[in-house]
Amino acid sequence: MCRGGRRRSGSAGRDHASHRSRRNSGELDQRICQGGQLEAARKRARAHGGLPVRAAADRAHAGIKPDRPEWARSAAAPNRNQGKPVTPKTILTIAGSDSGGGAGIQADLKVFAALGAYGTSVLTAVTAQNTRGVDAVLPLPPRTVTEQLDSVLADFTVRAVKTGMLGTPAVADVVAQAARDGRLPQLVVDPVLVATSGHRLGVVGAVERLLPYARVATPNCAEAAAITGRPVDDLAGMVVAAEALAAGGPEHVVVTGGDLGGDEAVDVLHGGGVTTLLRGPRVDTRHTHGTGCSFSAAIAVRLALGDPVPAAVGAAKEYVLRALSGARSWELGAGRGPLDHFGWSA
Ligand SMILES: Nc1ncnc2c1ncn2[C@@H]1O[C@H](COP(=O)(O)OP(=O)(O)O)[C@@H](O)[C@H]1O
Ligand SMILES: Cc1ncc(COP(=O)(O)O)c(N)n1
Repeated sequence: MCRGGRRRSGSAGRDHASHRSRRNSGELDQRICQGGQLEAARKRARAHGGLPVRAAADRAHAGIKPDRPEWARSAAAPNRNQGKPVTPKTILTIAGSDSGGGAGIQADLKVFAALGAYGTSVLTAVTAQNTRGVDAVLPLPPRTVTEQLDSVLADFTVRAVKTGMLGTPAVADVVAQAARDGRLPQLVVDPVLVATSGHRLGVVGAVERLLPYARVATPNCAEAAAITGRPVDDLAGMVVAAEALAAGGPEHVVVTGGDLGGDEAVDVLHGGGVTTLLRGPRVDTRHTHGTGCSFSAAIAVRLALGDPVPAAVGAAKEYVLRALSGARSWELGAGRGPLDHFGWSA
């Protein structure tokens, strides 16, 4: 969710992530310079917070082979086969369906594809939903969830799993049992409770069943408050909540600050006894539907690729920043629109 705020230039993530982005921008400028496009490249990089952005036409003009931006390149690289059999990295999302395509399963699968991973899915619920809100929710029977899980896990080598909307405690029990049995590697738990439009999508009792098995949990401020039973409405509250939640089981907790106002979107990461603030510019946009889903999905991809948690979280924050920036001028639906997952407008 967004409450306005000026957009500032600069890249998201921890300091090391910022440095990496700037370095890549430099590399980009250098290469395009050979084709005489330096100023155009600089302009675009400035317009997108200093992140590397290139148009296909410029690449062709500069004689540069079609390429992916940095956030996608490292994910896609292992999939290039060079004549040998190849197994794309496979991720599983366990979440609800959003008929509007902006959040839930649909957002997750787009993120996986955008970052070069193969997506599989287990549906927990079907929602009738668009950019204006949620009109209806149909939770699926726990047995149907079990059957989907069994089918996917029997056939694919899943490298990481993310959960979103679980719907009912009974469905959460099925998923928690699978985690307890060691079937859900690199588990990222996004404890979805209430859609930003206000509709209830889950209950605390359900997400609590899963948190002890999470490698990373990604509550927003409202979710962190609901789970800890204490208000979380500023940075100090986010730090306290992240530490309290981590004490209850997850290896790492990121309390996301999309809901808080200000010029920056600040997240608090706690794990291994260390608390880190992740600062990034706040994009001034109303199109924030599915930010939390996209963030947790991107973390799962990066964990599957072998990133340590802090690097995975930094890369995911950078990805969401780009996706938010790209969709700022989109007109899709009358409410809170989706993100630019594939960088079409970046
Ligand atoms: N307007 C924004 N500008 C930049 N980053 C944002 C914005 N809104 C959310 N984010 C980032 O998106 C990620 C998901 O956060 P959040 O929106 O709090 O999740 P949720 O959708 O669960 O409420 C976090 O990294 C957060 O900082
Ligand atoms: C199926 C589903 N899962 C998750 C969300 C949360 O997304 P948001 O916070 O953007 O409403 C949603 N609205 N629908």
